[in-house]
Amino acid sequence: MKPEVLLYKPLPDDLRARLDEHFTVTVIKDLTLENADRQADAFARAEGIIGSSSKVDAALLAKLPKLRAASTISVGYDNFDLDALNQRGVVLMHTPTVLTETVADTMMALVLSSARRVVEVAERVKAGEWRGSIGPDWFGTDVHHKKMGILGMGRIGLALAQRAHHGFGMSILYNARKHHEEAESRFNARYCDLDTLLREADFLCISLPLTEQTHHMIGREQLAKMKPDAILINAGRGPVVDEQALIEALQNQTIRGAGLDVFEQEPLPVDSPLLKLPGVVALPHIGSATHETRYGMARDAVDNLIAALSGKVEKNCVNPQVLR
Ligand SMILES: NC(=O)C1=CN([C@@H]2O[C@H](COP(=O)(O)OP(=O)(O)OC[C@H]3O[C@@H](n4cnc5c(N)ncnc54)[C@H](OP(=O)(O)O)[C@@H]3O)[C@@H](O)[C@H]2O)C=CC1
Ligand SMILES: O=CC(=O)O
Repeated sequence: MKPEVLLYKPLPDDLRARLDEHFTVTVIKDLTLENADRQADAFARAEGIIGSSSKVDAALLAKLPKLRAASTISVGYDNFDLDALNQRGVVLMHTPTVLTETVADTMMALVLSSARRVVEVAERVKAGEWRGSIGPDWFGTDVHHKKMGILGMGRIGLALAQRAHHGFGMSILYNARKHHEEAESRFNARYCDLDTLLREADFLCISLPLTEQTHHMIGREQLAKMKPDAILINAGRGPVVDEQALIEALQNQTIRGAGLDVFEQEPLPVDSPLLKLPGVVALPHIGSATHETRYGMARDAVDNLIAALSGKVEKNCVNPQVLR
């Protein structure tokens, strides 16, 4: 008999067919306690789950007594209670690498659009405001040859440094928990502590995961150390930045602007003060959202679940210790 799995995100037809070849699949809208009660039999029998974004905590795991593997269609896994998974011996699979270059493209797009005010001025053109030769009130600030400070020099940080250094002649500063030899040799990147990064960067680019340690890592005190002309880019997770403190820094013009793909609450509430600030470019968490990359992530997630439930995990495992 095929193992039973819960699918909580639509898949392209060919990937859905591949999943059906290996498993008996029940589709649910979201992994919630309400749906667990509504579809109790499917939850009780599920050995695997595959999807993205839903919160998977101890209470939800209690509804999944047979669960052996979770496969998230994302690289970030802050929505999973990892300790609870480990205690239960549930293997967690994710999709690093396949999305790295696309997310770095998105971050570079945020750097360029916020510095050159692309969204704002394009809207002004559409509103019929371009009536003569433009003046300084349409000008932006340069990107090329400026200093990029990367907070989180992992896969995405490295791919961003490649674009910024080799494409735009930018000098690279970075902070992470450890030194990254590859960044230093390929991009002449300089490791520094967080305070130095904040004080020196023209663009503070955040590609950190959300953890207990990174939650509100950038707050009022840190924002106050940034240059008045600096721009903050966040494509890691919203709660890495204290959003209220960021709003105040932007309103008080102690920093120039922000390019944001992630927010403390998503979708971003329509009444967020961020949406009223001209120096802000706000995107709807589209870091990896291209047809090619989202397909690749779904493909990897399906393969990851097949590998995990057949005991053949070779890569993409968050908690390999549970396999031993
Ligand atoms: N906006 C979007 O659509 C997307 C967002 N993301 C987000 O980007 C994150 C990063 O992805 P990826 O680059 O693949 O992950 P990696 O694990 O490769 O990189 C994470 C980096 O963060 C650093 N880091 C972690 N904790 C700390 C800390 N406490 N202090 C300083 N540095 C820290 C790590 O440091 P060290 O190297 O020293 O271990 C590492 O350099 C994801 O977790 C996800 O949240 C990812 C994809 C899409
Ligand atoms: O935010 C997206 C991810 O893959 O993580």
